[in-house]
Amino acid sequence: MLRKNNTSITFIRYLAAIILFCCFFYGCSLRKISLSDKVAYLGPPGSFTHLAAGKKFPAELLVFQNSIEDCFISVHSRNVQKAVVPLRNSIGGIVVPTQKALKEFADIKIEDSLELPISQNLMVIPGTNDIKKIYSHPQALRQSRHFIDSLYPAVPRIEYSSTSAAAKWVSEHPEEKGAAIANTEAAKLYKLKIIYTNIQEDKNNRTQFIIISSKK
Ligand SMILES: O=C(O)C(=O)C[C@]1(C(=O)O)C=C[C@@H](O)C=C1
Repeated sequence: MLRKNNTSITFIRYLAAIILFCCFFYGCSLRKISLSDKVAYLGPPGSFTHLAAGKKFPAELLVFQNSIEDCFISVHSRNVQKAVVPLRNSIGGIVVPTQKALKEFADIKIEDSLELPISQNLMVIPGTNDIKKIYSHPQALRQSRHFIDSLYPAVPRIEYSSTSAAAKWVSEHPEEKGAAIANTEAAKLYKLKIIYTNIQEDKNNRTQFIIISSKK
């Protein structure tokens, strides 16, 4: 009788150990799933960086940030696993906020890169004919400088956080009679009409984008 009791106690102990073991692994796998697999990019949607991120990652993983620094902060604080940011353009040169953040965030590494051809377009709300200001990312304004200098020399140029942010702003402020320099995707998304295509000074304009992640 005593022997039978001992056997069932051992059995119960084994069972408890197995249950504890399974719970531990289940907990670990849950933690793994809840760690964000998301990838940040310089947005809003329709930016060149969005196009670059879409070449490397599925659309459902992409979340936009409003600045390059915010992309680095999201990786640093583990809100996302990776981020895509621009590094260098063949006309405009190094993208300063990226270079600065790479120096500042010692825990972040470059894990991959890709290069895209960049074609800039001037776009307005359909019906706008007297452009008062031209909005875009500093790199895009630099890439299109000759075009603006020759066609709109007196029109002020306003720097924006990205080409798509500029397109979005122009589309939401018809009273400003602004034009944006951005890509064809942004024109579609924000319902703007392209009035000049390929306005960058070098038809072979290219930008290198990097994928950053945490070193740990
Ligand atoms: O503004 C955008 O759409 C971006 O993705 C940024 C950026 C850049 O910083 O170089 C990317 C590609 C083009 O060269 C112009 C702007």
